[in-house]
Amino acid sequence: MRAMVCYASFSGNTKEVAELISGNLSEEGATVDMYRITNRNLSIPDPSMFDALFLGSFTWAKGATPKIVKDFVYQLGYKPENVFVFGTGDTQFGGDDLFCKAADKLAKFYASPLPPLKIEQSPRGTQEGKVIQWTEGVVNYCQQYLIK
Ligand SMILES: Cc1cc2nc3c(=O)[nH]c(=O)nc-3n(C[C@H](O)[C@H](O)[C@H](O)COP(=O)(O)O)c2cc1C
Repeated sequence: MRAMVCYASFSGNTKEVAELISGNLSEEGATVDMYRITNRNLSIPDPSMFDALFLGSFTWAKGATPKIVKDFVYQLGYKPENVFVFGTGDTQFGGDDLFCKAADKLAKFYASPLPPLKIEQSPRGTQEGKVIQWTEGVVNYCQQYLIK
């Protein structure tokens, strides 16, 4: 399985999730490339080169998708069918309604085959198991439906 993990992160939480996902994918035997989304995305990955595109984002003010992520989506220019979304957020900014709202919106936009992974701030500790379980779910899905 060839996987691309793209993520945006300001303070490091989403980067940690991306690294955990990447590590888990490698353990599952996948080939993994990572790409950090910034405000200067000069050369972005081509999703058609991968079996699965993992897209990670934090959530910004009042449930917003960060501008750098929206710009990245615009640059991609089309909706690949194999996008799996993960996000970090913080329930103190609007409770459950706005928690990881960007991940929800991106998963809906890309009609992601599986629900997005949502992590409260850092994935280290008790939430690490959640990341592993979700990643395994994606790998199983890809093996069953996407990889010919
Ligand atoms: C100004 C501000 C607004 C935020 N708004 C939300 C929000 O609406 N929903 C949410 O789930 N998290 C919100 N957060 C929390 C961040 O998404 C969370 O800290 C995230 O883990 C940061 O990711 P990063 O460390 O990868 O940059 C907000 C944080 C800040 C600083």
